[in-house]
Amino acid sequence: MSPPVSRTTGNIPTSGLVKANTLPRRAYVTFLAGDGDYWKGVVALAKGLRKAKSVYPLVVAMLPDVPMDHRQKLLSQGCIIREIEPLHPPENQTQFAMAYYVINYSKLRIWEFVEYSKMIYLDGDIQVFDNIDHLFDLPDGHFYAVMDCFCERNWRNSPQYQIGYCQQTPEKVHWPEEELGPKPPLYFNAGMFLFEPNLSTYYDLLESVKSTPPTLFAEQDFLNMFFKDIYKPLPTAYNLILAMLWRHPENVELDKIKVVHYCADGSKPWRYTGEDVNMDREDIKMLVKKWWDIYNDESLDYCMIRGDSMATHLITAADKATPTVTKRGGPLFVTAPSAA
Ligand SMILES: O=c1ccn([C@@H]2O[C@H](COP(=O)(O)OP(=O)(O)O)[C@@H](O)[C@H]2O)c(=O)[nH]1
Ligand SMILES: OC[C@H]1O[C@H](O[C@@H]2[C@@H](O)[C@H](O)[C@@H](O)[C@H](O)[C@@H]2O)[C@H](O)[C@@H](O)[C@H]1O
Ligand SMILES: [Mn+2]
Repeated sequence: MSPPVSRTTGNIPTSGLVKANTLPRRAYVTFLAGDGDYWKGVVALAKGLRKAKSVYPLVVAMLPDVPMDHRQKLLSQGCIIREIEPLHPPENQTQFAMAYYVINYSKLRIWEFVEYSKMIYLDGDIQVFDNIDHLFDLPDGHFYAVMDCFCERNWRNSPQYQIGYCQQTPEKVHWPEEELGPKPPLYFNAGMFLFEPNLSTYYDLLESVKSTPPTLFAEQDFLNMFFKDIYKPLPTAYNLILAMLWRHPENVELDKIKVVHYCADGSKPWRYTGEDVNMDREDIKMLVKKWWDIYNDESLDYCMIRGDSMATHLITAADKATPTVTKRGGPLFVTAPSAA
């Protein structure tokens, strides 16, 4: 299914700034928590959207524990900061696939951002390499996202993984309805989705979280359950889960990929060493370098677009890694020089 060509960006001059009040109330939104290094992902995302000539702003739904210096770096890149309260699932003995997934429930606060009619949520470990503004013109009333893959080891506690079933290739291993009951509905990755902020939906979400026992993939499982009746799959081009490259290469046309999700173990570009499983692949090295080329491109800094150099010094040399391509198979980058 190819989304309609956008009416919106069709008549907006792609060069130069567009007066904010001439655009429908739409925005991209990401989520930032903690004092770790995910802020680098958000900076890269802001610069990537600028490079792709998106006409919409990037809002950052931010937990209170994000330190001031990280906030300043994001403000200097033109991000709109919206502080949110943490949201926790009910107490439960669930072992999440990753222990830190518990903070991801706080993502659900973005349904409260009703100053926007439509938003596209993007994880901080996602990069947008081509303009996807046209997605905002898709028909209202649905929840749009890309289908996930169940083949990675972090799915090992799921029935799908245990029988070798994946929705990406349903013909390979059929779902055994007689043993496991009806085939599960299509399941999306919650690292990227198009949604409509709405207070009554938000209050329903909050109520439902309170009574829904947490499961392996935390808020991603919850969102799949909550929106299963209005979920519409988007093509893989809009959220390439890196594992698709080695799990379902037949479903990936790399030159048509618009959005890359660096969610495979060891693939976060700002921590990349090239030593984790599959991380020495040439396509992974190319995608990580593409991310760093945008992150280090000072011509994409918000202030450079605006004409002043206020912000560049906020991202210090210690924040950058110097990409040096070593001999084949060696790590692609020297990690960031230790902070002076
Ligand atoms: O310490 C953290 C962990 C996660 N996140 C945010 O939560 C999202 C989901 O986590 P992650 O992308 O690591 O999950 P994955 O997609 O790799 O399962 C991240 O992209 C960030 O936007 C964050 O801000 N700080
Ligand atoms: O809190 C649960 C997270 O679940 C999802 O990540 C997973 C999922 O994609 C698996 O299918 C992959 O195998 C795995 O690598 C990846 O981390 C979302 O990307 C993230 O935003 C967040 O919702
Ligand atoms: Mn992610």
